Amino acid sequence: MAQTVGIAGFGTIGTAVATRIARDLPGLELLAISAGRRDVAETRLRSLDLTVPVVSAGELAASCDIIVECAPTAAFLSIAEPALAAGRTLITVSGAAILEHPGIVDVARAGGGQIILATGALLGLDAVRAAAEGVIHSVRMVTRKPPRSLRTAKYVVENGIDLDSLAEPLLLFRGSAREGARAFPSNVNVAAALGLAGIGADRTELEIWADPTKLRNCHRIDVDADSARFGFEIENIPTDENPGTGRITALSMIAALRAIRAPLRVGT
Ligand SMILES: NC(=O)C1=CN([C@@H]2O[C@H](COP(=O)(O)OP(=O)(O)OC[C@H]3O[C@@H](n4cnc5c(N)ncnc54)[C@H](O)[C@@H]3O)[C@@H](O)[C@H]2O)C=CC1
Ligand SMILES: O=C([O-])CC(=O)C(=O)O
Repeated sequence: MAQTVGIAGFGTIGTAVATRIARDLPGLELLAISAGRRDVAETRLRSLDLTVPVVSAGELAASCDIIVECAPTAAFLSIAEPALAAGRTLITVSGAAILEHPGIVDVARAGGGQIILATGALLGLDAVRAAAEGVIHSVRMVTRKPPRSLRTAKYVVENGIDLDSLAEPLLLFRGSAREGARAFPSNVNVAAALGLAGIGADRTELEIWADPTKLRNCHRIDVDADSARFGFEIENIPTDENPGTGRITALSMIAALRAIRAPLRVGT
């Protein structure tokens, strides 16, 4: 029998995931979505030829086995709480929101639900999780994004930083992944996920650069552990709709969804 899926947040990621579930994820059925703006969502659903209702987060939690959360960080709790209290599986890439609301893990435990924080726009969380079973000495991440990917970042807007006339790379932030995720909640969910996978967000070191020489959202990670030393880099192609979000993020959620029903799972 098919498992039913609800999508909360019908923007850049949500639209890509919904389209793929409807066409190419056997064993999963898209049942409903919830959205910030019902009228916009209904128009988009029609243009994609998808006939599912737009419902509230509560109705999504009541009717769907799996909730794919792709809404802004501020909406995370209102979607995650009812879903997990009802024992649902919540797939998300909102690492920053989980750091801000750690109690959500207790809600999942009490309700019998599960949060799957998909790898999102990052790589190597499998190796970081494995290393964390031993002793990790340090984790360092450097993010470099083109100015257009950071223009709407909370920290940039609140501090009135003009990134449009940048002639050379500008260091916007240096500190812990926790502080970074708080200042840039829509831009370094990946740093939050890295912190959660490894030695915690407080000990994970982060730099964020606005770099006019870059066309892609780039992350460099270096890990030093008692089992291995490793480093890796990813250059994410920004989506047209929301340059802060790389194209691979939605694909990561689709891969996580496919794994739920797959007879063979590859990777931890
Ligand atoms: N971990 C990772 O690698 C990445 C994580 N993200 C995170 O994923 C989330 C979604 O990103 P995008 O699709 O690019 O954002 P987006 O801005 O394109 O879409 C978000 C959608 O959610 C809707 N929305 C607003 N309030 C809502 C509510 N209360 N309930 C349901 N929907 C609501 C908005 O109207 C919008 O359509 C963000 O939290 C972002 O920070 C984004 C990129 C990478
Ligand atoms: O971390 C994020 O939220 C998004 C990101 O860097 C990317 O898409 O490359």
